[in-house]
Amino acid sequence: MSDRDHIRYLKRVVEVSEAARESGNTPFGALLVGPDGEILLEQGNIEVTERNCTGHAETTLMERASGLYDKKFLWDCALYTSVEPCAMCSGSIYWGNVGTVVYGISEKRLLELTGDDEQNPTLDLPCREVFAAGQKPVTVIGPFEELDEAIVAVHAGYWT
Ligand SMILES: Nc1ccnc(=O)[nH]1
Repeated sequence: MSDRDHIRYLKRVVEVSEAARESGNTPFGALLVGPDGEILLEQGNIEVTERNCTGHAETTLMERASGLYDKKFLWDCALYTSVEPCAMCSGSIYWGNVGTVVYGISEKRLLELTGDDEQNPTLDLPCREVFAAGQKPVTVIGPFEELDEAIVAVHAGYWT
Protein backbone atom coordinates (compact mmCIF):
# COMPACT_ATOMS: atom_id res chain seq x y z
CA MET A 1 0.00 0.00 0.00
CA SER A 2 1.18 3.53 -0.74
CA ASP A 3 1.69 6.40 1.70
CA ARG A 4 -1.40 8.00 0.16
CA ASP A 5 -3.48 4.97 1.21
CA HIS A 6 -1.97 5.01 4.71
CA ILE A 7 -2.78 8.70 5.08
CA ARG A 8 -6.37 8.11 3.97
CA TYR A 9 -6.89 5.47 6.68
CA LEU A 10 -5.11 7.60 9.28
CA LYS A 11 -7.51 10.47 8.53
CA ARG A 12 -10.37 8.13 9.37
CA VAL A 13 -8.52 7.17 12.56
CA VAL A 14 -8.44 10.86 13.51
CA GLU A 15 -12.26 10.95 13.23
CA VAL A 16 -12.54 7.82 15.38
CA SER A 17 -10.27 9.39 18.01
CA GLU A 18 -12.37 12.60 17.96
CA ALA A 19 -15.49 10.49 18.57
CA ALA A 20 -13.73 8.75 21.48
CA ARG A 21 -12.98 12.13 23.04
CA GLU A 22 -16.57 13.29 22.47
CA SER A 23 -17.83 10.12 24.18
CA GLY A 24 -15.86 11.00 27.32
CA ASN A 25 -12.76 8.87 26.71
CA THR A 26 -9.16 9.68 25.97
CA PRO A 27 -8.59 10.86 22.38
CA PHE A 28 -7.29 7.68 20.75
CA GLY A 29 -8.63 5.58 17.88
CA ALA A 30 -7.73 2.53 15.81
CA LEU A 31 -8.89 0.65 12.70
CA LEU A 32 -8.43 -2.89 11.46
CA VAL A 33 -7.95 -2.97 7.69
CA GLY A 34 -8.28 -6.26 5.82
CA PRO A 35 -6.02 -7.70 3.11
CA ASP A 36 -8.15 -6.13 0.38
CA GLY A 37 -8.12 -2.71 1.99
CA GLU A 38 -11.57 -2.87 3.54
CA ILE A 39 -12.10 -1.34 6.98
CA LEU A 40 -13.20 -4.28 9.16
CA LEU A 41 -13.34 -2.68 12.61
CA GLU A 42 -13.15 0.78 14.11
CA GLN A 43 -12.47 1.34 17.78
CA GLY A 44 -12.05 4.33 20.06
CA ASN A 45 -10.56 4.34 23.53
CA ILE A 46 -13.04 3.10 26.20
CA GLU A 47 -10.91 3.46 29.33
CA VAL A 48 -13.01 6.12 31.04
CA THR A 49 -16.62 5.23 30.21
CA GLU A 50 -16.06 1.47 30.70
CA ARG A 51 -13.79 1.98 33.73
CA ASN A 52 -11.38 -0.42 32.06
CA CYS A 53 -7.66 0.13 32.55
CA THR A 54 -6.82 -1.89 29.44
CA GLY A 55 -9.41 -0.06 27.32
CA HIS A 56 -6.90 1.50 24.95
CA ALA A 57 -8.20 1.72 21.38
CA GLU A 58 -5.69 -0.81 20.02
CA THR A 59 -6.05 -3.46 22.76
CA THR A 60 -9.86 -3.23 22.63
CA LEU A 61 -9.72 -3.56 18.84
CA MET A 62 -7.48 -6.64 19.17
CA GLU A 63 -9.85 -8.24 21.66
CA ARG A 64 -12.72 -7.79 19.22
CA ALA A 65 -10.64 -8.92 16.23
CA SER A 66 -9.51 -12.14 17.91
CA GLY A 67 -13.15 -13.06 18.56
CA LEU A 68 -14.08 -12.56 14.91
CA TYR A 69 -11.14 -13.64 12.74
CA ASP A 70 -8.54 -16.36 12.81
CA LYS A 71 -4.86 -15.63 13.36
CA LYS A 72 -3.79 -16.59 9.85
CA PHE A 73 -6.18 -14.02 8.39
CA LEU A 74 -5.16 -11.36 10.93
CA TRP A 75 -1.50 -11.68 9.91
CA ASP A 76 -2.50 -10.19 6.53
CA CYS A 77 -4.44 -7.34 8.16
CA ALA A 78 -3.13 -3.94 9.26
CA LEU A 79 -3.91 -2.05 12.44
CA TYR A 80 -4.01 1.73 11.97
CA THR A 81 -3.73 3.91 15.04
CA SER A 82 -3.56 7.63 15.69
CA VAL A 83 -0.69 7.21 18.16
CA GLU A 84 2.06 4.58 18.21
CA PRO A 85 0.86 1.62 20.30
CA CYS A 86 2.08 1.50 23.90
CA ALA A 87 3.88 -1.58 25.24
CA MET A 88 0.57 -3.15 26.37
CA CYS A 89 -1.10 -2.62 22.99
CA SER A 90 1.99 -3.79 21.11
CA GLY A 91 1.68 -6.94 23.23
CA SER A 92 -1.95 -7.45 22.20
CA ILE A 93 -1.11 -6.86 18.55
CA TYR A 94 1.74 -9.35 18.83
CA TRP A 95 -0.32 -12.04 20.56
CA GLY A 96 -3.29 -11.36 18.30
CA ASN A 97 -1.04 -11.84 15.26
CA VAL A 98 -1.74 -8.72 13.22
CA GLY A 99 1.20 -8.43 10.83
CA THR A 100 1.32 -4.69 10.15
CA VAL A 101 0.95 -1.58 12.30
CA VAL A 102 0.62 1.93 10.86
CA TYR A 103 0.65 4.91 13.22
CA GLY A 104 0.27 8.68 12.95
CA ILE A 105 2.43 10.16 15.72
CA SER A 106 5.13 8.53 17.83
CA GLU A 107 4.94 7.62 21.50
CA LYS A 108 7.67 10.22 22.09
CA ARG A 109 5.49 12.88 20.46
CA LEU A 110 2.57 11.77 22.63
CA LEU A 111 4.75 12.19 25.71
CA GLU A 112 5.28 15.84 24.71
CA LEU A 113 1.48 16.26 24.62
CA THR A 114 0.56 14.36 27.81
CA GLY A 115 3.56 15.32 29.93
CA ASP A 116 3.15 13.66 33.31
CA ASP A 117 -0.67 13.73 33.24
CA GLU A 118 -1.74 11.00 35.65
CA GLN A 119 -4.48 9.82 33.31
CA ASN A 120 -1.94 8.82 30.66
CA PRO A 121 1.49 8.19 32.16
CA THR A 122 2.88 7.56 28.68
CA LEU A 123 5.29 4.64 28.38
CA ASP A 124 8.15 5.98 26.32
CA LEU A 125 9.04 2.70 24.61
CA PRO A 126 8.94 2.41 20.81
CA CYS A 127 6.67 -0.39 19.58
CA ARG A 128 9.45 -1.47 17.21
CA GLU A 129 11.51 -2.40 20.28
CA VAL A 130 8.65 -4.46 21.72
CA PHE A 131 8.14 -6.32 18.43
CA ALA A 132 11.89 -6.82 17.97
CA ALA A 133 11.89 -8.86 21.20
CA GLY A 134 9.38 -11.27 19.63
CA GLN A 135 9.61 -14.17 17.22
CA LYS A 136 7.86 -12.87 14.13
CA PRO A 137 8.47 -9.85 11.92
CA VAL A 138 5.64 -7.38 12.58
CA THR A 139 5.93 -4.56 10.05
CA VAL A 140 5.72 -1.05 11.55
CA ILE A 141 5.07 2.07 9.43
CA GLY A 142 5.08 5.59 10.89
CA PRO A 143 5.17 8.31 12.01
CA PHE A 144 3.45 10.42 9.35
CA GLU A 145 4.42 14.08 9.57
CA GLU A 146 1.38 14.84 7.36
CA LEU A 147 -0.94 13.81 10.22
CA ASP A 148 0.86 15.53 13.07
CA GLU A 149 -1.24 18.70 13.07
CA ALA A 150 -4.59 16.89 12.89
CA ILE A 151 -3.68 14.44 15.67
CA VAL A 152 -2.25 17.15 17.92
CA ALA A 153 -5.52 19.06 17.39
CA VAL A 154 -7.56 16.12 18.74
CA HIS A 155 -5.41 16.17 21.89
CA ALA A 156 -5.48 19.98 22.29
CA GLY A 157 -6.63 21.04 25.75
CA TYR A 158 -7.17 17.44 26.89
CA TRP A 159 -4.03 16.83 28.97
CA THR A 160 -3.09 18.96 31.92
N1 LIG B 1 -1.86 4.67 21.64
C1 LIG B 1 -2.68 4.85 22.72
C2 LIG B 1 -2.23 5.42 23.88
C3 LIG B 1 -3.09 5.56 24.94
N2 LIG B 1 -4.36 5.13 24.83
C4 LIG B 1 -4.81 4.56 23.70
O1 LIG B 1 -5.99 4.16 23.58
N3 LIG B 1 -3.95 4.43 22.65
